[in-house]
Amino acid sequence: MSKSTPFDIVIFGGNGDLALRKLLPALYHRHRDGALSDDGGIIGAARRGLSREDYIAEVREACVRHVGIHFQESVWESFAKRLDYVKLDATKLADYQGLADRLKAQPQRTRIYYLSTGPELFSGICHNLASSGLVCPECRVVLEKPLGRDLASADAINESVAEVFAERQIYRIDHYLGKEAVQNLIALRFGNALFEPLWGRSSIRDVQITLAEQVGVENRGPFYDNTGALRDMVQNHLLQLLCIIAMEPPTSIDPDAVRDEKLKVLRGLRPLEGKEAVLNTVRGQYRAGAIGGSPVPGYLEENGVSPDSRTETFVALKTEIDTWRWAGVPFFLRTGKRMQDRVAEVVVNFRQVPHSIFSQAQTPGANRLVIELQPDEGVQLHLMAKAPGDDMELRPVALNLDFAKTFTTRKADAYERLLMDCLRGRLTLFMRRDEVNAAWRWIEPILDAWDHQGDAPKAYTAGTWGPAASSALVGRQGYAWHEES
Ligand SMILES: NC(=O)C1=CN([C@@H]2O[C@H](COP(=O)(O)OP(=O)(O)OC[C@H]3O[C@@H](n4cnc5c(N)ncnc54)[C@H](OP(=O)(O)O)[C@@H]3O)[C@@H](O)[C@H]2O)C=CC1
Ligand SMILES: O=C1O[C@H](COP(=O)(O)O)[C@@H](O)[C@H](O)[C@H]1O
Repeated sequence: MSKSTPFDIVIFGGNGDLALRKLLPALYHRHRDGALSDDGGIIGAARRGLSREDYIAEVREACVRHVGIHFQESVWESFAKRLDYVKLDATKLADYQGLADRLKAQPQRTRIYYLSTGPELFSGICHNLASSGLVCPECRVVLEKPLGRDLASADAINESVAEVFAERQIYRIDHYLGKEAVQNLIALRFGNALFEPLWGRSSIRDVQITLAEQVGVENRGPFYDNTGALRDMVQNHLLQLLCIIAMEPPTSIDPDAVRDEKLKVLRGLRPLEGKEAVLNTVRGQYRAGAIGGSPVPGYLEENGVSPDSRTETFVALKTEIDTWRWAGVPFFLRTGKRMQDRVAEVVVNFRQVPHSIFSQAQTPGANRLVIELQPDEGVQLHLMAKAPGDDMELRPVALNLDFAKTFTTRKADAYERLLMDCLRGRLTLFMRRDEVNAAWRWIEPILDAWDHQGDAPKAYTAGTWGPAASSALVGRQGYAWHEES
């Protein structure tokens, strides 16, 4: 692996949850792997008054906890030398002088501003950086999700950031795209000739994408209660996965070639408006239950959540993509907190044989491709085979690929990959402005329809697969969710 060029990474919100839990441990790992230039500094910036030593102590504690068995004292000591801290209120221009004093201006030195704060600060930070003379051609800015809460607010942020940074300098994160398993999905589709002839309406009956979590809102109650599952998971992660599954083969892996194809999928999504949105979506909210045998509180009892909240913690929906390839193929998407299992998977159900020559009727969904993204990574291809014996009795069998057994090297966390891509100037796994807009354009009518409908989300018990209406949504088409079939 080649080392990065010299760099400075400034993490706005450097003492926040994301920075301490994900970003700094990811940088530690890359330092340990030798991927970072020896001449590279990491500066945390936030309002809290911390000395450099205090900050290093906080980052150390976070790395011990989140790096786990890969934490080594000798590696930490050299990593800590990269760290610095600036007390800065991002809304106050005068505070940027402290940052300017710490940054080295050198040609060819990459500078990354990672905005790990609420999106309401993004515009101000970019403009204050510009006014302080801190924006250079080698500068890149990373924008965390959620980028706004609707099309207008997302576009206002994008517009304001674009006044300071060119599109090639803007890295909009969707950390799902950094997951090895998600990139494997791209490899599976476009690195094998096998699937392409089958990949469309002639062979595929339906596609199901599930992102189920066992965790609740953890310490992010106020954020989540103001956001909900549709904005938190569907607008970004689920739609990005859908794009990878449904897009046409790009001409290359170049950023714009891939992003152009994803954009076409988003534009081809059939709008869910008014009654269509109500009919084809299910909102849920968890109630007290048990996860893995331990009792957990209901959503309304969580810290920072309004006791009469109508925020959804579960969404299931059916959509279609109006293109020649996908006409008539339902795509079922589902995500939820406090679900029975932690599962991220894509299930592609193939059509039945057109005419069975066997006396036994074919099992529905007999041919199925299951792509497991989380917690285990694997691909299973379900087929029918003859059971041993004198009779022609068919049984379902699975060809099973377990990535952990096939590739034994340490699997990098999504943020490791994305931070390195940003250092190396690779935009393929980041979202372009028009993609984000197209996603919001499709999501907004669903939010409007829900507001108009005025119903509360349907209750579901923590530790289940969501409200019964979710099974009914798929059942209406004559199908069933993967775990029910
Ligand atoms: N946590 C997660 O798992 C994920 C988070 N995200 C996104 O990442 C961003 C950060 O989230 P998270 O770390 O959870 O949030 P936190 O609330 O934990 O952290 C926010 C950070 O911003 C700093 N901050 C707030 N206001 C200012 C200001 N005016 N000037 C300078 N610094 C400020 C805070 O420090 P201080 O108060 O000292 O100023 C703190 O370091 C959000 O946009 C979130 O949606 C996205 C995906 C996952
Ligand atoms: O972006 C988010 O993702 C996490 C789930 O990510 P994962 O990598 O653990 O699958 C989710 O918990 C969080 O609510 C959301 O903001």
